[in-house]
Amino acid sequence: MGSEPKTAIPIVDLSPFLCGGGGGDEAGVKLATETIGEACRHYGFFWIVNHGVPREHMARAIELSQAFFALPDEEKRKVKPAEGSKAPLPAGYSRQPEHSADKNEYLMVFSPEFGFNLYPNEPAEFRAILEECFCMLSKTALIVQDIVNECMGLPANFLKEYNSNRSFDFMTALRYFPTTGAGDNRLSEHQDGNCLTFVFQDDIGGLEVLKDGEWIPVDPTDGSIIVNVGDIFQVLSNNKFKSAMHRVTRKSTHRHSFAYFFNLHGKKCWIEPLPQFTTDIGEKPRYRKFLYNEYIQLRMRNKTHPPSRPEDVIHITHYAV
Ligand SMILES: O=C(O)CCC(=O)C(=O)O
Ligand SMILES: [Fe+2]
Repeated sequence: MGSEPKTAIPIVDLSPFLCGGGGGDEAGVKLATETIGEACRHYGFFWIVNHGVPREHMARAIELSQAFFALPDEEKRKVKPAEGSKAPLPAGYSRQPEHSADKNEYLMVFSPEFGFNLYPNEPAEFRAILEECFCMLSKTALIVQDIVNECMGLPANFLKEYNSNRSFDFMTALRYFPTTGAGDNRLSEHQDGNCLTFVFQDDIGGLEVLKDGEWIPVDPTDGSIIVNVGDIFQVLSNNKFKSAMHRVTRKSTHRHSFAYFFNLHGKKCWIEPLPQFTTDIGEKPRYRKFLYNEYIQLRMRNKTHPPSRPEDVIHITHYAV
């Protein structure tokens, strides 16, 4: 499906892992696994094609997101996160605070099964497409996690069992505001605090990844999804796998994207480098053990109360030893 992206970033064909898509294709499995392993060890970014989310779904999701964000502010604010919600993070419509370096607004949804979500009434089809995209991306994420498990050389199903609760996974429909001139043309570079992120976008462009000290544009492509590794896999692998550094450059027009964050269960999970990457090979852990929920809350505070000094923003280095 989809034309292959023209890019310096590796492309992985997931068809050998999908039901009915080339079962028994051992060469395809080997190639995908090697490519993902290589990408994760160097900078943590790769494209996936034939990933199970139809191109038409992604295109429709972008169109409906454009229609939602084009509504007047008072309409969007009707989807404001509810006080006292049990959602791990504020489900619903939010906008970055005025003084934040990041200039965007977003609608955050969790898996429909947990009942955390608030949906706009308009456009009418938006809810259905959000739920469908969420469920499809969830399946794709489990496939990619299994491949990462193999690339890390962990026992079969280790990550699946370690990360078996899906209630902290979320997806954001994002709209970035156009640049207004000098000095504001960049959204801050960052690493994601989760396991894996899956992004699809409109045709405006602006996402960039740091590779060998150079910012590489992640150009929009029809039907492909960009995947980046987050901090959790970097910590578990004791820095062998890289949490990708990326940013979004603002353009002269609004940009829309969807980011699906495949996470850990924040309330229960403790994180520390795995023995396979430390004691088993005689290497010192590069992070102390921490509760994932604490990290999520600190990162959320970065967003809701952006520190004025960049050095006060909490990153995964907060737990480095
Ligand atoms: O909008 C994008 O392309 C990337 C979004 C992103 O990096 C994030 O939300 O963490
Ligand atoms: Fe990100």
